[in-house]
Amino acid sequence: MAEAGADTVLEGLNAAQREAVLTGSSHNLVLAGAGTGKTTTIVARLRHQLRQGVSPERLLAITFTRRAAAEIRSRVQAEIGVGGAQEGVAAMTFHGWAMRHVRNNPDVFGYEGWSVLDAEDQAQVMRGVVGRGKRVEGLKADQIVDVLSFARNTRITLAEAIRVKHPDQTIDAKAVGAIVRAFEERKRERQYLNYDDILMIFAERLKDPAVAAWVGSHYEEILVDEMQDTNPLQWLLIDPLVPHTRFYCVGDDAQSIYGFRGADFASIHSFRDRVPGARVLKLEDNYRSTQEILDLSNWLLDQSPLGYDKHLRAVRGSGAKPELHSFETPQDEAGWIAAEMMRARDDGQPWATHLILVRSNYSGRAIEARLVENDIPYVFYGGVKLLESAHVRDVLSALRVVSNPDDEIAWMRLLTLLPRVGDRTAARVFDDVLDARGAGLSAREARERALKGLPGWLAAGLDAIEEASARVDDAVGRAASMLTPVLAHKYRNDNWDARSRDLSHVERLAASRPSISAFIEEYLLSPVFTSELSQDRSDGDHVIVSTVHSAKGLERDWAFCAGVSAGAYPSARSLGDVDSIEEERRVLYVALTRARDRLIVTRTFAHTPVRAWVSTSAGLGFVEDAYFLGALPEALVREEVHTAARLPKPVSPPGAGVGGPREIDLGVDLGDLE
Ligand SMILES: Nc1ncnc2c1ncn2[C@@H]1O[C@H](COP(=O)(O)OP(=O)(O)OP(=O)(O)O)[C@@H](O)[C@H]1O
Repeated sequence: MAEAGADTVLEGLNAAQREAVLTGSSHNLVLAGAGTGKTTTIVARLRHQLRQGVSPERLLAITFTRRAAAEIRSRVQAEIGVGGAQEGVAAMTFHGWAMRHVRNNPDVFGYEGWSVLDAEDQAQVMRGVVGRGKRVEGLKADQIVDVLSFARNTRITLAEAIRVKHPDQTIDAKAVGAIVRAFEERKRERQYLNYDDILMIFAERLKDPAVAAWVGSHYEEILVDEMQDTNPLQWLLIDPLVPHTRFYCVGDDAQSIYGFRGADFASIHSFRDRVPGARVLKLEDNYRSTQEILDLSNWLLDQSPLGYDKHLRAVRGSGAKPELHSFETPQDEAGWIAAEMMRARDDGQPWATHLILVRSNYSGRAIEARLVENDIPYVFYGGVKLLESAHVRDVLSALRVVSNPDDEIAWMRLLTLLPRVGDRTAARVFDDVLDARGAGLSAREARERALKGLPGWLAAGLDAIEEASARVDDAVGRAASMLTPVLAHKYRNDNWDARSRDLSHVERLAASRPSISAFIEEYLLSPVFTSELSQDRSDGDHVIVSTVHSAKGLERDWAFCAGVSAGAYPSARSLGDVDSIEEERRVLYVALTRARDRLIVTRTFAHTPVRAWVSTSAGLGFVEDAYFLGALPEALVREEVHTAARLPKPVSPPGAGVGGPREIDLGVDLGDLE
């Protein structure tokens, strides 16, 4: 039965999508292949709920990235005309959601004034515990942080996590455990939280049925996008809320690419066991790509021993065959991609036609270089996160010491920006701050005392930031101007102009944020990339370069999947472990399914052939050719090999005797004067 207004909500949807939008079950799992309309369906479901009279603040969409959250919010708001951020539907990441509750309810959760650490800060705290440049059982500080996070997200012991992450090493887990305990203690002393702590705090408190009932009572329905990438720790947030609200989860097991961070796509397979009475709905018609693109994608999955049982059908029908271009070097490959886009541009195609998918930031460099060289506007998804870039961290350190005076890492960073202040002086000043605080002085008095021997502008600047802290953009502006002279010097040979523009972006982003810590947390937990902020330069018409891991939800008419070479897909690092190899297959699958009309796979020959011993539950198996495209049927692609026409090599100099060296008359011709 169509309710009032349902026609516009359901307009254009196919029968399966309508069914998924209108489902009356309390809990639902929409299992959908790439391009079958997951995002479309989530947006329609939200609109449907609003039409049913559910008020926006009683709906929550949990997404994987800030970009996805913004997309959902804007599509829901644009279509139903809900105005203003305050009134809109909440869409955020798991971390953002957990932090909002923890931050807004200190009496329930008990954490007030704690600072959130990003990956680099955590590694620094760990380095402080391990000792600079030292290792524990062969593991470096950042590796220990990584193993610890994996253990917590997958809910396994530290010893198991060490075995999974470092299968080839013999590691005494006890020694690592002692370091981890010291690390946790140091965090507690300094009032630091890391990303996992935030989820843990929320999960722990949700074990109390009264807290679960209270949190659940906020929402009529919680929608979870990219369900295949949730991990066991995130499940601990969903599970206790099941009796108190409705869940509407959407995912695709073939697009699970975050296993290395603990995601467990089996959670989709066991959804009905975990959420009794849940209904599972399927979407199978792909609206994005032509059948030839899907044939290649389907073939890739068919090669997997995991048996995905997924065959995407193209509603759009037939189109051009995917192309496979091979080059001698990554430079040739990048040059060709740039040239191909410029050729299309000459034919009137906008830059925004193109998406270039790369494996990692590093592998995107050759392509970025060509884009810069040819003045092609682009945005890099997956590049440097704004709040993690060095200059922004510098400015934030001033804000952080104001918001948490015990923040040792921020103090060290801030103090060592000053001329002639090294680690030792900085550590002494920080100790003075702590002593003064211990003696009962206020943060401001402690600063005044501890910063005495340093340039006066620092204490004055920090006071000014504190005075402005109710207006966070103003506080950011004051921190930036206080530090501009030292930063302009520090980065004098390193792109200072662009960096200083970033600082203005940070100031703008901070507007109307409730507090310094809320602002920092928001952008740490749901990051933006520096290059996303410079989009204005191209009026929105730009190429997107994206790591595959940041490409969720993206689509473009043309997609270049670069570097699909042997040794890269699967990457040599994954060999020996069937789960990792299969995750790599899914990474390639996500990449291939981004193209609407033209899929261009490129690769280089500069590789070492990869053969691998793979451990399976049935024992060890020898994989002849681990390269995913090794056995690619010719009929699926149009192949082209580009051996660059090279200039002939310089010939050797003529030998002696063939007009060899002789004395040359250097005199001037005196003509008539002779
Ligand atoms: N019923 C429909 N009619 C026409 N186009 C549709 C329909 N459903 C989805 N689409 C279009 O198909 C494309 C893919 O949809 P969407 O992005 O929602 O898929 P998705 O399942 O979220 O994709 P992925 O998981 O691969 O990122 C979009 O361009 C969308 O507008």
